[in-house]
Amino acid sequence: MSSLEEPLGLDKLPSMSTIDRIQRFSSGACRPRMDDMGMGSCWIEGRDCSSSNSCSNDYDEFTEDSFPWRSHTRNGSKNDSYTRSSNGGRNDSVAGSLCASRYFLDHQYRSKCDEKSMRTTSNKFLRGIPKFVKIVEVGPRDGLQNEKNTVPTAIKVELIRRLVSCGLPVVEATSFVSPKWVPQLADAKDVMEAVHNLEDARLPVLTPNMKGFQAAVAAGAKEVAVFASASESFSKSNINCSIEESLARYRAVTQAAKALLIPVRGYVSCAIGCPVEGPIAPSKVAYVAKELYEMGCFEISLGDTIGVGTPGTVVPMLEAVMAVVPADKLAVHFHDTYGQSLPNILISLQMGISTVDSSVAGLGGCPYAKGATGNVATEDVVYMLNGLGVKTNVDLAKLMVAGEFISKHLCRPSGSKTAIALCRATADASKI
Ligand SMILES: CC(C)(COP(=O)([O-])OP(=O)([O-])OC[C@H]1O[C@@H](n2cnc3c(N)ncnc32)[C@H](O)[C@@H]1OP(=O)([O-])[O-])[C@@H](O)C(=O)NCCC(=O)NCCSC(=O)C[C@@](C)(O)CC(=O)[O-]
Repeated sequence: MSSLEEPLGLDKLPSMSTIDRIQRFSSGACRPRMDDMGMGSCWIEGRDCSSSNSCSNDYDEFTEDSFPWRSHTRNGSKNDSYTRSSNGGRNDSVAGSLCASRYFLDHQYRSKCDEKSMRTTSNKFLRGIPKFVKIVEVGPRDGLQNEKNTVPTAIKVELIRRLVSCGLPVVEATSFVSPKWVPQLADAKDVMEAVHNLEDARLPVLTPNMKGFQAAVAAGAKEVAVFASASESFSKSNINCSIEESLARYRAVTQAAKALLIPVRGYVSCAIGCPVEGPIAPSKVAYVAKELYEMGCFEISLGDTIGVGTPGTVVPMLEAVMAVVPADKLAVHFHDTYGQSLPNILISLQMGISTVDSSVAGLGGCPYAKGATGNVATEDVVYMLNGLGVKTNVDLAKLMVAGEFISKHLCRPSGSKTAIALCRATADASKI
């Protein structure tokens, strides 16, 4: 089975051309035209829409039909019902125009399982998974902050524009931190001034103190994020103060933000492990998360900063935090150092989390967490969510072009397995 087919996890697919596969598995019937993207890439053309989110019909169809394990009653012919049940509501490509295409109807799955047992299995494993996941793209900030060579401001701005045009609802743009500590983001003011009027996405920025908050607001930021740690040692190395001192600073920031009606997101880093202290107790994570939530952060992102977590450690951490902060106010933020991000995200979704941080092309790493690699790649997250039939509104083809844009600039291959596999597949197809 090829990697393109894996997310289905159901039955063998009928043979199909690579392009058919990408049309079926990539996000959105609304696909950018090759020439619109100016990248000369091998993207397939799909239905032409002005934006990735503009196909409201797709969404309607998706929410009604794509979660057969949630349906109580079914209309339509048995055959139709079976097809939809078997495809697991993969994505809006399938649920949208392709669903009605001759190709799709000609190739219904011939599973040995009957519909009832299929639905029972889906119920067992996919029950808790939300219908919609909000992806918070952190590539321009978390992704770039660790880059040694200065990325020109114009490239950062173009990356943000491209990410917004993919349909991502939140793109973390930069950090208003000390340029002595994070030289790569010394141009935060210029970046923010260039993008603050972009519509269609929220563009939060990191602010470690009042100085950063004031500079962010002056540059046009409409949303900010504060970042505390569950590890005392990491707090000292990252922001040069204790956990309690950082919380005191953030109380000042959240109060000032409240007065200006600016939403504040809170991060808890080292939510699983710390590069100095090793494993971090879930109770410590819960304590910091609760403090941030109670001071007014609208959402708390739980960061596995060094990527050591597995579902075995993520579950107790989430259980502890969910006892003090509602699940719908939580996000997960996984670095992929040990290749555990996707299983960790899946288990988080099953526990009711519906906001996931990720970074295009898997860029990233914290300058104060040596050895930690990038965040989970946004392309890989979108691909998995498409496979689960979870809506994101993100156009995977456009996202891959944005990933290619920044990877080319950094002179390195994308850190996204999905991007590499789909690109190889389209290249192979073009030779046929
Ligand atoms: C917090 C500080 C500023 C304390 O830094 P400090 O040196 O203790 O602060 P200070 O108050 O003594 O000031 C020192 C100098 O920095 C200036 N300064 C002070 N504040 C600012 C500011 N906001 N913007 C610009 N300049 C600032 C200040 O004006 C002064 O300048 P000088 O007089 O020497 O010329 C510093 O430690 C810092 O900037 N740290 C940020 C480190 C960072 O960005 N790390 C990466 C974040 S990633 C992360 O935390 C994890 C996360 C969120 O991604 C989640 C996950 O992955 O798990």
